Amino acid sequence: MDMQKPYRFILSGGGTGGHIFPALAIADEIKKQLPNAEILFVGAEGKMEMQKVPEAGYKIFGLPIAGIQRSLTLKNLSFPFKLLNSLRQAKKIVKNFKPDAVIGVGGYASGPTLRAASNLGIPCLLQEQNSYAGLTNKWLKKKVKQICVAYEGMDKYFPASKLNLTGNPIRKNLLDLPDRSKAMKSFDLDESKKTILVLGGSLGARTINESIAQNLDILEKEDCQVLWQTGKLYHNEMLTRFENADKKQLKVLEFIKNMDEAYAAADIIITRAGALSVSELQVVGKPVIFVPSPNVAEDHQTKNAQALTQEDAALMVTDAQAVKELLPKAFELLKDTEKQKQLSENIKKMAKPKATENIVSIIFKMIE
Ligand SMILES: CC(=O)N[C@H]1[C@@H](OP(=O)(O)OP(=O)(O)OC[C@H]2O[C@@H](n3ccc(=O)[nH]c3=O)[C@H](O)[C@@H]2O)O[C@H](CO)[C@@H](O)[C@@H]1O
Repeated sequence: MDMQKPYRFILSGGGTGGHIFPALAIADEIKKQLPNAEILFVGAEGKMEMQKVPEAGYKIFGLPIAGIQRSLTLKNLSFPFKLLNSLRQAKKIVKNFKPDAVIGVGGYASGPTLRAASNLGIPCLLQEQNSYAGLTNKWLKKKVKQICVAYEGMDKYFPASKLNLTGNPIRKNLLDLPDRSKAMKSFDLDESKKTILVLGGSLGARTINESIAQNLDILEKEDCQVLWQTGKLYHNEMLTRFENADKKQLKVLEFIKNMDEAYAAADIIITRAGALSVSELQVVGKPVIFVPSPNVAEDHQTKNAQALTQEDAALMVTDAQAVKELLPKAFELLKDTEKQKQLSENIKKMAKPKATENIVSIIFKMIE
């Protein structure tokens, strides 16, 4: 490859952080290796990527696509029209931008974009984050040249000849965390206190929020502090419910932009088990308690979490038991440094820190 040539790439997909952040990690790595590359994102109007991608310094175009609901609902009636319209627009974007390759990271927008690109003969690659195949990626599997996955056994869903087991792309700054004291300062936390980081995935998690909100009395008895991401949907409600809580013990945020510092500040982490969170936590290597979301296709978060609990690399509390059991389990872990050490060592063994580089080298080989 001529490293000076201004190659052009489209990255497409989104809907949740679990699709957007891997795309950003891939884009950053392409730019690092090919500083002259031109990169365009294609997302879905009104979705999270329309905000997060420009914040990261990339251009994005929004298609008028919406998802098809897995259940039978009237909302699906408008789906064919939105899809046709999006396919038309995607074709125009691809023809104008003339990418050398197109990368799909799952989520609605990648469907029309990769469809249009592959019809025009442009090489396409899929990155599937989960241990099962998303609807859009299944729809695209015949059209693409390469598929990068993070779990074994994905030949159940995709042609084995196209599969590459690379792991999920992680943002670079998570590979080398800042020091604890700097992280503590940036969240205005007390360096002398044990810290629990509470995450609900990119959108926030009602059950995890309730597990704290309903147990403030037991939290107040513990000598620790909580850095807590509530999620956009629940933030205002949680703030009102915490009006009287100890503001020093609880740092309540809607969304954490500096995840590197959040991970660095944490002694233990409570989190949903979305695929990207899991991949990040393997690299971060801290003790984790998963509360998998029960509201996702094929219960895949439980499978994500079990892949770790089986290796004694994390603890798990089910969504149904979380309000009762989560905080007691967290305090037990916070006091058990031996268990923490064992979990940290085991989770680290599962990390795939080279995922992004490997994916980018597959993209480059594809266009050579
Ligand atoms: C409810 C739902 O549909 N969840 C899916 C979604 O999860 P979700 O979007 O929650 O994605 P993940 O858990 O995979 O990743 C969350 C990402 O958001 C980041 N983050 C999170 C909180 C925060 O305050 N700041 C921040 O930057 C994390 O560091 C991580 O990079 O996509 C995942 C990957 O396809 C799936 O496995 C999940 O099942």
